[in-house]
Amino acid sequence: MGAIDGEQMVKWEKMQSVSGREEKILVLVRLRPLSDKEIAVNEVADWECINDTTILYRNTLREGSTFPSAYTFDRVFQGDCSTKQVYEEGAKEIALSVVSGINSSIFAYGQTSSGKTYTMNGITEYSVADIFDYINRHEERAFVLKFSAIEIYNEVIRDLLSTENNALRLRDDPERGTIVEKLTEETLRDWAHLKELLSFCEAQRQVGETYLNEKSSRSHQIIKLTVESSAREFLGKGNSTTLAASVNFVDLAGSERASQALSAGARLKEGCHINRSLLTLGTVIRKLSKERQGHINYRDSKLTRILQPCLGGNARTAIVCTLSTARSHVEQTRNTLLFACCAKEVTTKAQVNVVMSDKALVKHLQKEVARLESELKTPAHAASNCDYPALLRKKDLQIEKMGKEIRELTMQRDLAQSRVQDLLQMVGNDHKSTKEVDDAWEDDCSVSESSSIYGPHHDSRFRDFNNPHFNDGHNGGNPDEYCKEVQCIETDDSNRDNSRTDNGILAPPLSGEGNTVQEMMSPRPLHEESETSQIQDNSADGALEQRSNDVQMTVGSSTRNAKLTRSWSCSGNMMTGSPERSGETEYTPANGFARSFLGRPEGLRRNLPPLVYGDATRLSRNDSQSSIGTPSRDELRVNSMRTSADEDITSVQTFVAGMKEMVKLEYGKQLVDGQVQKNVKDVGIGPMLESPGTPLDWPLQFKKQQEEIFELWQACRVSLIHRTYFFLLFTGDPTDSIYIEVELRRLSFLRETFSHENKNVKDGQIATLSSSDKSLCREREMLVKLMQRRLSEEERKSLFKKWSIGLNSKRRRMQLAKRLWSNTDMNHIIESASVIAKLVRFSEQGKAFKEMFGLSFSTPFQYQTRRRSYPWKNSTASLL
Ligand SMILES: Nc1ncnc2c1ncn2[C@@H]1O[C@H](COP(=O)(O)OP(=O)(O)OP(=O)(O)O)[C@@H](O)[C@H]1O
Repeated sequence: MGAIDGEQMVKWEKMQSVSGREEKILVLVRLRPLSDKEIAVNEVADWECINDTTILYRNTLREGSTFPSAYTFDRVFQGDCSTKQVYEEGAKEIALSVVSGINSSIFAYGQTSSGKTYTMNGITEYSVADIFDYINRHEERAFVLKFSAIEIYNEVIRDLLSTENNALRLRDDPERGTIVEKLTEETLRDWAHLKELLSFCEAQRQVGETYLNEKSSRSHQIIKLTVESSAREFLGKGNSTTLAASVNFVDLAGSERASQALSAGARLKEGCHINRSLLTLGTVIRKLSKERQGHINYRDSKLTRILQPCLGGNARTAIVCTLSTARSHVEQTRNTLLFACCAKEVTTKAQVNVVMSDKALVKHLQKEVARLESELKTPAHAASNCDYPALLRKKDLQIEKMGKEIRELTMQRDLAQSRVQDLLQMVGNDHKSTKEVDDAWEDDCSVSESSSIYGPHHDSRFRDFNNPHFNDGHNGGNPDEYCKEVQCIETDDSNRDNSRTDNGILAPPLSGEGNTVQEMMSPRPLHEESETSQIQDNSADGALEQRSNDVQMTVGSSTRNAKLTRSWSCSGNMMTGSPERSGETEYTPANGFARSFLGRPEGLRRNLPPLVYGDATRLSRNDSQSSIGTPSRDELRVNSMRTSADEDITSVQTFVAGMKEMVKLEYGKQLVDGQVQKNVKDVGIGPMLESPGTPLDWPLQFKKQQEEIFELWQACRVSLIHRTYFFLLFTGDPTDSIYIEVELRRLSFLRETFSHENKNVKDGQIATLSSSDKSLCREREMLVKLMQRRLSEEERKSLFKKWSIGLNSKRRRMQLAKRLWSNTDMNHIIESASVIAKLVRFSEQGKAFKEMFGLSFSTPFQYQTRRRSYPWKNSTASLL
């Protein structure tokens, strides 16, 4: 290369030391102080930096959280830090690598309105100012700066330096990688020119007003500055070398929850695209954080395709994660932190990029030939440099690993195929319904769009880890496997904690006062949605917010908000003796509200088999609680530790997988995979999921349908744990309608089947009424064991009292187990669900699952889809 002065030499050497070496992505976290709007509604800041590298969640009321309260990163910046400080102490070193021929990228990632644009605008300007400064101080080198800018808006790439609104295409260049075709590139003259270009881009960029941000960037923006430099001394002599590298300033659009951003129409569509590409980015980051081998789905979005080199390739990368400290954004903040935790495990391997002139290249090649020749002349030396046995061992290991993967995939494929065959057999000649499903598939334009983004390898039909009935003994019950395709971040936790606050993962406590549980279980009209979240935001003591987050999960915790608790006062005069036949008991919790089951039509009381999950029914727990420090990878997944008594417990994950599977089967093949389904639903692009829509009289309808479900559960001898999960998860949010409907159809189909004395066959076993009763008995026995194991003596005594079970009577635990879910009275159900939730640790597994993987079941309330009616047909077998 050309002449380099002393300072340049030092930098060059430093860069050489970085060059070609693996280096972790630098992760910076910046907190945004509460905005005036947030202060005006008495919002509380829950996060703070306790030192330069650690951020702490300080809402001490959140007891029982399985999440760490402290996270450590390369650098964290408190709300009052200036952007200059963030730049100087964080991003600068990475950004300025570009002058030494090393590609670099600075990203801003975070929820909408958390300060990404605010941060990136500053960092871009400070970086370019420093680059100019560097150029001025290095007159011996000739620099050329080229500026280009694109935005990715709704998956369309636009040139921000062009007034034409043309969509640009991506092309794969064998040498340069993915490039944007026909992109304008301006040679930067000076600072004024830069400012002019930046304002031009700003004016061109898609910005829109949302509830959370008056000027919300609705697109991902990538500003690219290419710096080329050559030593003047050698210029024009034919043997010069040029350093050429680019720095990308990436201002990502913010992840958002449709419910929080209150988006609709165009905003909603944008939100979907934003979340979808962020989802792919998250998946890429998560996979890279685990291992770099194997397929990384860069090509699933334009964003990741363009950014591929920055995410594990030839670039130094810094990510600034911006966070809102507001309590109402705690889940989004957590998602951002989880993304950040994954990102800090990702390594890149930047190299100095030298462009040689022909003459220099010839020289270089001659040297290389000479070196190789000398190596050949001294074979011993060459051999010692090349450890062939080690290489062979490595290759062997790789082959072995690949073989294992192929075997696993083959097994999964075979299982899936045999299952498809089973289902086809069940469907039989039902052409009509098949056609309806096909129609739905074809009608749904979003599906094809999504298919192009999420390629065929995402087809969950042949890789359905989620389906409990697909358990092949390898991945069943392992939440990490189970959540393989679920984000380590969730781009959109959707309506769950606002619109679904009431029905989120709620486990009513065992003691306390008040009847809020009932309130929480009742459906809310559509128009109350935003009001409710507003009220929560206003709750200075965080009580309601807690309800939507953690405390609602911490069943049995004495320190939780009193609003969550309800009275268990039982009169003690109802329970005498124990029922002989399961499913026929009429026990009502002793505080009354007894409503006889006898008034129901006879047909509803038929004895039908309970739902029995497959081998994958396992309880997963996350017992690990880190208080300080970043979560380890193990902590980032739901721990799959089990005890023997847990063996038969259906985990929330399995339950959710079952529900998803049912919805998938019921609503055809529109869903590309569970991951897409979840996120697309969350942000509100309905056509991907042909949901039945939400009727205007939803609250009433929900109540009615819920009652029907209660009856059918009873009649069909459905598993008590299934009932509990369903009851706690789907409590009347408008977005629950699809699940309610699917459950109803499934149960009606079951009842119908049994009323005609048909039998359901699963895995060669015939499910009959007595087999269902036996399953229910087994489930009760398991609950009895859990009562012994998971409840203290005091808790047990208190329960026996409340359920009017004599403290000296025999088999008290079994008596209690038999009373649970023994009638359809709402109060009885709430209390039964509370007990079972406590026993199966619903709160822990539900919360861990929900928060870690951003689980959301909801469809957007804003989106009213057409209602389709498909006869319930082929899902039944999977549930028996
Ligand atoms: N660190 C900060 N200090 C003070 N104000 C801030 C800070 N960060 C952001 N803001 C203000 O918060 C508002 C939202 O910031 P900004 O538009 O940068 O968010 P964003 O994350 O880019 O949002 P979106 O994803 O919706 O585009 C702006 O008014 C901005 O001035």
